Amino acid sequence: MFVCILMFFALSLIGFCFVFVYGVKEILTKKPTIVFLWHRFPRFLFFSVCIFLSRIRNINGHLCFDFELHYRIYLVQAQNLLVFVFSAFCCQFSKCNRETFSCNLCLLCLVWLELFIYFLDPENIELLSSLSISSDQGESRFAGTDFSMGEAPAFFVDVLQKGYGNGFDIKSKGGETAILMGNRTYVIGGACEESPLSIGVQIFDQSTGEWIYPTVLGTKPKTCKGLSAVLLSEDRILITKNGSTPDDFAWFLEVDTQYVRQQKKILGTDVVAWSKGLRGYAEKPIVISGPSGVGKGTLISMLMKEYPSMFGFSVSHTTRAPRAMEKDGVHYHFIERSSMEKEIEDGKFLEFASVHGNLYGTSVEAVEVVADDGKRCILDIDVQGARSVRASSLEAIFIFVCPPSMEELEKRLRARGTETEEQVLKRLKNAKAEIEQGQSSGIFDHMLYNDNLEECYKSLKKLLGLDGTVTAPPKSSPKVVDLPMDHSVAKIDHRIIINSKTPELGKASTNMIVLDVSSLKGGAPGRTRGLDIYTMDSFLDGLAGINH
Ligand SMILES: Nc1ncnc2c1ncn2[C@@H]1O[C@H](COP(=O)(O)OP(=O)(O)OP(=O)(O)O)[C@@H](O)[C@H]1O
Ligand SMILES: Nc1nc2c(ncn2[C@@H]2O[C@H](COP(=O)(O)O)[C@@H](O)[C@H]2O)c(=O)[nH]1
Repeated sequence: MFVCILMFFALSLIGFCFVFVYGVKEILTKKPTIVFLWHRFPRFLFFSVCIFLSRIRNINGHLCFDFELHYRIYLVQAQNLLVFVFSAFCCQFSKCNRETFSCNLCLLCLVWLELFIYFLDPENIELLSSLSISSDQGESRFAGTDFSMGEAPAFFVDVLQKGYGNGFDIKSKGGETAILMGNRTYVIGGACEESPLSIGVQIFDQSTGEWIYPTVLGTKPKTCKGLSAVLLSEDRILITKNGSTPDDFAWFLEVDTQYVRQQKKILGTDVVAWSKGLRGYAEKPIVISGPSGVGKGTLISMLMKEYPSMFGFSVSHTTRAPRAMEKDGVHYHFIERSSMEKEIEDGKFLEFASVHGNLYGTSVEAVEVVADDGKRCILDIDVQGARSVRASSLEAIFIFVCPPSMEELEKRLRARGTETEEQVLKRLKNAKAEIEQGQSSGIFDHMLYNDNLEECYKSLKKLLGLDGTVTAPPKSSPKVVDLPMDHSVAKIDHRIIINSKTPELGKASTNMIVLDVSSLKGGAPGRTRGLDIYTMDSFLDGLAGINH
């Protein structure tokens, strides 16, 4: 674009020099004629009327002429004004055919003037930078745009087809891909500014012509060989990473889910959230609440000891001091209040609360780490925290543990010997309110009475369905998903079919991968569970069972 402008300037300059020399020669050698003035004057008048009209606004307050025409009329009028003045000057002071000369000269002057005026307005510079982005009835084409204004990196996307919901959708040339949703184009790929090893996200708002750099929540996927994007629904985009293992292959970029909308309100910025797609039947996280000393930690330890590969503990952050046996990063992430407040502000927490005078919170990462390990996450949090999680989009099972009596609770708390007398009294006082809320708030799906520990543990296992049910073995899945640059991605019902060759019915095609998104659960904050990824031999196989 800028090379073109430079060439244009250079050619204009050469032309201008040529006409100037020619014109001077004309002035010196030819005779003047007054007819020229009468010939030009009506045109001048006509454009003056146009300018007047362009200032008139319609009922909605918009100019009657659109922006482009409005500008053009000014410029043409300026051209005519120049021609007029210059011709008058020539008539007065020289003896030549001024029309040819002044016309040419002024036309060139005008081109210069036009560009000058045009670039005086910074909006036009931006407009120019996005000239190669055009939008036509939902179709958008990005073609090697060089964002020389330092606003955004170059990116390449071949085809962003109409109605992303179906058909062969997106091709990504290497590191970046884009997807259009309403007025916004989500450009996904390239390196993220604050963490260069992760995939970045930017939004181009076509209505304002501006780039938006959203707050990106959740663990970001690492950069990869190439990626494709498919619009799954109104609120999330499926990103598939080429050259990665199936466990890291599918990611969801949430752009308008309940969680994203909540975070937008809290943070007051544009927000998107990453959620990794997890394969197979993954159970909902478990939230366990109850007053301090009731035995939550004891029950959780028993569960994790008996089923070490099934459950993982969400390690909370807290501003309280560590107890003698507590290890940082194992029991809690012990953190300064100011740092925790900063992290809360940055949107890193799924929930947080002030409990017994200290801050406690579950980071999004704490939940994701457990899910990444293929385990079911257990959260030990207070009632306020449980309420926040309930209001979030994290689907979980909520269990409240009640003590047999306040006396027994006090006995257990004192017997534990971890709190000062002042702390014990504070915790007991808070326990009353917590028990009331736990029993009446409607937050909890299940109540457990921890009188006899063994009995209570049995009840916990029962409600978690730990009765030996075995999940179905997975279908054959690729070890590493490696696709050529020009692979195609199609969405048919709830399946995404990724094919390395142009699909032709009846012809066998290789390296076809199917992502079944029919039973997705969860999402940001946390992982998106229930994804199925498997390989197929032919396109016909892919269609089998899809026709409903
Ligand atoms: N059913 C029970 N009968 C008797 N003692 C119990 C029972 N359950 C737990 N305890 C004991 O009560 C004490 C408090 O238990 P635990 O630390 O698990 O409570 P908690 O709910 O996790 O407390 P906090 O919320 O303060 O972390 C421990 O010493 C534990 O051994
Ligand atoms: N809202 C949250 N509450 C939490 C979290 N981690 C623990 N807790 C609750 O705090 C009290 C006190 O715990 P203690 O370890 O100091 O005895 C207890 O009721 C926990 O359930 C959290 O991340 N968020």
